[in-house]
Amino acid sequence: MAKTKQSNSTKPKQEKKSLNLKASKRTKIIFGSFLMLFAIGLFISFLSYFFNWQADQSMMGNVMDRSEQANNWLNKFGAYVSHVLIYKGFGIAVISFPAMLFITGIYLFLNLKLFKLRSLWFWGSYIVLWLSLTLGFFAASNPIMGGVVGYEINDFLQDYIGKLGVILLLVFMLIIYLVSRLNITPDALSKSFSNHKQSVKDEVSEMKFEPKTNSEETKVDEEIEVATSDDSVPTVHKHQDNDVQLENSFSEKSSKVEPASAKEKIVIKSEDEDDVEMEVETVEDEEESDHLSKKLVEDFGEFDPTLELANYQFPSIELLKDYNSGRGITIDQKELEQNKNKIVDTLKNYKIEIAQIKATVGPTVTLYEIVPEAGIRISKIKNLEDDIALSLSALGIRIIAPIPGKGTIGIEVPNQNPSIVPMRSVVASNKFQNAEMELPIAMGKTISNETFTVDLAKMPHLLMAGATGQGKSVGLNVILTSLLYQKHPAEVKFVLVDPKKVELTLFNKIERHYLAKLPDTEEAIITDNTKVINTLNSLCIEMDNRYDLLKDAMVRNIKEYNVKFKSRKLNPENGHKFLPYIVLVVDEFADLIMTAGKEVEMPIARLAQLARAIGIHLIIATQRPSVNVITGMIKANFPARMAFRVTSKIDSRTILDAGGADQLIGRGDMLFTQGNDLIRLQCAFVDTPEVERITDFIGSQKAYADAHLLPEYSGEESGIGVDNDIEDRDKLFRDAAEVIITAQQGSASLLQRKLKLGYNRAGRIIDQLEAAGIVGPFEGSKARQVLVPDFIALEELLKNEQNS
Ligand SMILES: Nc1ncnc2c1ncn2[C@@H]1O[C@H](COP(=O)(O)OP(=O)(O)OP(=O)(O)O)[C@@H](O)[C@H]1O
Repeated sequence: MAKTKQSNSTKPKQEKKSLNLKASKRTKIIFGSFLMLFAIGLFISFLSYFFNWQADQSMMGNVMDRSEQANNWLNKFGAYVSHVLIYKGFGIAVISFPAMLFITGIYLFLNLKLFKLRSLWFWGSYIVLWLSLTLGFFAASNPIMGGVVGYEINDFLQDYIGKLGVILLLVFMLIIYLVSRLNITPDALSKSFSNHKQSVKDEVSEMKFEPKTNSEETKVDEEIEVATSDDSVPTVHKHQDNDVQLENSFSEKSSKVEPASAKEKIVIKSEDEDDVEMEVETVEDEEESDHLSKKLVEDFGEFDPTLELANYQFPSIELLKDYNSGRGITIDQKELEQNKNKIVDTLKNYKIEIAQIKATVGPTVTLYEIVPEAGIRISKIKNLEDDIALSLSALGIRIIAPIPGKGTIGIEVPNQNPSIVPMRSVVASNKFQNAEMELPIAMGKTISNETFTVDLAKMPHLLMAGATGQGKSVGLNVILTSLLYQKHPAEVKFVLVDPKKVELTLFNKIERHYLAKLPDTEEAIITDNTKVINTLNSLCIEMDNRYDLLKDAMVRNIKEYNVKFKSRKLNPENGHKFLPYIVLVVDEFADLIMTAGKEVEMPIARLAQLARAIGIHLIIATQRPSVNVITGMIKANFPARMAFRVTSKIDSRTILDAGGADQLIGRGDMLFTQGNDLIRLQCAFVDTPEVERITDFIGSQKAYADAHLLPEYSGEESGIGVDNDIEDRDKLFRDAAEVIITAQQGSASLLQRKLKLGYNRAGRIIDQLEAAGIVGPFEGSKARQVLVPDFIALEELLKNEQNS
């Protein structure tokens, strides 16, 4: 809201007022510049006095005598003023007077508010007095150190409280200054000490994690180029690329925002020469909070969400196993040669001549890129998929015709000895370490052996499918571990749904660090399908709450919101808080849909549609990607899909909208799409003992008091089946009814807050209120409708109940 101040009175009055205003402004400028110059003069006098005070001492008696000259650079005036203020006054401490005068001059000159100078003058004078006393005490023999005032007061005090008393008094005065003016308290000291310790630690850890050039991750990219089909000896270009490996340097990246000025000054000039100009000043409310937030940031620094677990250590890369122990991919030249020959021969049988062939060796498959002779139809090659597979006698051959953006045809042939992509190598890669992503995930390696990283926040939700034993659970572990390696417990929370009960149990150990759960539940990992519905609905409530916060903060997404919150522009008293990302992982979605059907589909679809901006991301995995599990509504909202090997082409179509997943070779071989191209990847491999080591490491550190609590959700079945027995009603039934009627909002959490009740009791009372017809039925994430308008109606309703 803008406050506009305008003066619109009649012309003569305006003229007079403005003239006054102008006069006072002019006077301020004149007086301000006088003070500044006077301060400079005074300073020069003082400085000169220190060198000449003894010589000038003799002429102090006849200052008015024109023939007398002083050595001071400002002659008699300088000598006299300095003598009065330093010698007869407060000693050398008065050197701060010119400084205070100069600052006052600047304030006047620039027409700034003078009240801010009060504390400058008060504390300035205080410190002058203290210094004068202290120097008068310790350097009494030198008259210009403490001045006459310092000496005399000391003398006076010593007569009454003795030397020791004076020392104690001086110390006490110093403490007053340090605490009141400089805000130096034991708390502040210990805080700054711990900050300093932390920054030293950070520096040390950064130094420790300097990039090592002798990497463990060796990237080998081999190429074979065959000039023509009759050229039997392929030319081999080998280039080895040593990827630089970085160990964890998970330093906090903080972002700062420059607040825009909200103050605007417009000068309206009149056409009429004699008329006065009018200054219209508009002050936005925002400015207040901007100043406030600036001051808060100056005083306390930016808000640091990680402060509660400031000593949290990220897991080290050493916890992950190095499966290849530096070997990288092994390339069998003979195998490459044979495959090339077979492809060339098979195509030749169908009269397809090849102009060029090139091989790129990946961890599990090798991509042979062929350029056919001019005039060959692509569809002809595409139709030969089965024949090529037969001639190579290999499973999992996939033909990409043409490779998008390349103009070549790709034939992917599985390697006889596929190599594992260890999680360690992808976590250590530069690409992952330096990823500027909100929720970075190191998925694995591409066919050209490059580390593949994606941002879960951008996906924004992921659908994962694959037949049993093809690598889904490993894939989920890869996603979760990637986040554990990059995100502080304050920044991300997981909601884990594991109907299989065994896959995600390891994450129980990090419950109080990284998991989120419903209040009043014991286990954070949800294994019971009926409880999933409550959690999903609770996430919907969390989503609505977060949208309210975003709206209030006038930002569009969680990233902007958190930046604003960190720079202390959002008041926690208005419900604002730092919002962690929430990642919901459902390990077996088919199972869930079978048992709960529409009840889970609705909140999942709602979350998938709306939750991207507020930082809730869903990862849904299923063994059976059939259409009744992955319905159109769900599919439409999950643009990112990850397919491990599936059993049929239909399944592949359901998950990817294209074939291909049925031709994969399993063990982490997968296809990934974010809505456009399909990318073939080898998923990184992280084994259960590795995950266990990581969760043990994190779990052994200091944690929050409890898991992150989601908003409570009273189940849909509440109210149903509760009989309206007046005798059995809660003692606080009447009070609760009054609270709800006053607020005109039927929610259990309101009762919990106002009447200080537990979740279960508040839920029961809400059920009784529903049965009594005071509140309406359950309405999902919204509060229930209140059916009674006021206390009179309530009185009547209760009276009728008793009569009937
Ligand atoms: N990325 C990978 N690299 C190498 N081997 C893998 C990879 N992913 C999975 N495997 C192998 O496949 C096995 C089964 O993987 P996983 O348990 O992830 O399958 P799944 O799809 O979750 O099966 P289910 O649905 O029955 O739980 C693993 O034990 C491992 O030996």
